[in-house]
Amino acid sequence: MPKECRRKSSKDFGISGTGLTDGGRVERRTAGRSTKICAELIQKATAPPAAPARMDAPMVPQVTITPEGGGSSREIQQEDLDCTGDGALRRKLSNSSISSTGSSAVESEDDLLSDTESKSKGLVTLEHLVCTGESKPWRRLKTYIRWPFHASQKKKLSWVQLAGHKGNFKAADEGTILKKLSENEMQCFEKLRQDVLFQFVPEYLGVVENDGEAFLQMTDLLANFDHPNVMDCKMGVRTYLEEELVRARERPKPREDLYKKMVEVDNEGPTPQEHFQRGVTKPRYMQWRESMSSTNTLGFRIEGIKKYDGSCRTDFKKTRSKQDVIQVFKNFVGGDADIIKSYLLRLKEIRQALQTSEFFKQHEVIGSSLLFIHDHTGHAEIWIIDFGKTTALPEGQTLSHDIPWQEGNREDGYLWGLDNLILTLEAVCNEGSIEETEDNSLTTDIPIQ
Ligand SMILES: O=P(O)(O)O[C@H]1[C@H](O)[C@@H](OP(=O)(O)O)[C@H](OP(=O)(O)O)[C@@H](OP(=O)(O)O)[C@H]1O
Ligand SMILES: Nc1ncnc2c1ncn2[C@@H]1O[C@H](COP(=O)(O)OP(=O)(O)O)[C@@H](O)[C@H]1O
Repeated sequence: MPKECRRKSSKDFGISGTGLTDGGRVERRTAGRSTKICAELIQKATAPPAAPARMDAPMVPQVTITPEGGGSSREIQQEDLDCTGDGALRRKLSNSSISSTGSSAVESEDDLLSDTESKSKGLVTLEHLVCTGESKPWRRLKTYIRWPFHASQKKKLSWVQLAGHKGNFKAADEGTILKKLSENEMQCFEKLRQDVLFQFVPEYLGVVENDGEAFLQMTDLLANFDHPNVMDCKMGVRTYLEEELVRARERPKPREDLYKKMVEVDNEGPTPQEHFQRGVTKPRYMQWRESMSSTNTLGFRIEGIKKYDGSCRTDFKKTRSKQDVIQVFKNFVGGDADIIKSYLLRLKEIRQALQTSEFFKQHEVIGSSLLFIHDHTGHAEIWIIDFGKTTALPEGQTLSHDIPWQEGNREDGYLWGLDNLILTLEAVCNEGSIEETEDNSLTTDIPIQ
């Protein structure tokens, strides 16, 4: 996701966690009212400079929420929403996690994230922002902003975050969560309201502000489950934007945090030069991740799994072969054929919707995941999440999503990956295996130094 801005501000958060989701039962709501926020307003909110960071987190970090002064949310005033002024909003939303381009490329290459930037992978406890008093929609320039949210020091939600960065999420009322705002993701959610994919994405409830930070409010997909099993599968053959590639070529900025993550998995990963400089560029790291995992060869990869018993794994960086992937799925469903059948049905429905979706046709979908969730009742769902790096194509241009990527064509291999995912689950169902082929990669290798 494009999360440089929000990640930098996310270091202000302390998230922590233990324990399982307690499965608060909240029905998925129907479409809410329009919550469009003008892009200009968002762009005015400037992210703060990067804070010093820490070493990469352990596999399942135990993090603890630090209450933010008992909640200092306040009503957004008319002047805050003045899209033609700049000072007030910049100040008031100065900590918001806003990216105007939807790309993490620019900042990630320009402003090195330090070692202390940590990922949140596993069980976390989310600080609960409680909507106090009446919800007051504030309308201006077709914009609704919902408020006020207060940080509650008492209410906390045990939750599961299998990917992304620590501190990106907070709990909110009525089975909803808050995700640090990126303008790009917000625009995607707005467009998805009118698209056939609407039924497969978390319901988007608008933008809320708390303590100067802006968040997207959406349904908590875990809320309707009892001790859920959760898996995050990142889709596509490519996990970085083409512009990140161009930028790294023009102005290579080796990052030590990525070098360390690479060495942790494979000391032979970096080239001699990269070892010498103790740094690798973002696209180089991302390409390496893709080639080590099943991203290049299958068009999807497993990011993390949390089981009903609270056990959690995010060490799938080298899970690459079809057989290994099948094995992980078998273990995830605990051999339950009905769960696999439900998942297969859902995947096929998603595939059908993608084929008719205008949104899908017109967007390069990078870094988006399918979130698999099931529990002991046999309830199983799959949702499309994470649109932080999903980017609109120029007017009139479309993608097929199932042809090989070559730099410039912006193909993402999403549909090809989905087909492989369906084949994988069918193989699990049949207790058999899908055939290994010599080279079925949909990507070309473009070495990045
Ligand atoms: O999974 P590991 O190996 O830790 O690598 C991460 C993931 O690819 C992140 O994507 P996601 O958040 O979708 O999991 C990505 O963030 P972006 O999505 O912003 O590209 C990180 O880039 P940096 O945040 O630049 O480090 C990158 O370091
Ligand atoms: N709406 C949601 N409901 C439940 N869990 C979610 C939801 N959105 C994200 N998650 C959890 O948070 C993790 C990270 O989400 P993602 O949107 O990919 O964040 P990021 O943009 O930081 O990468 C997912 O792997 C999943 O575990």
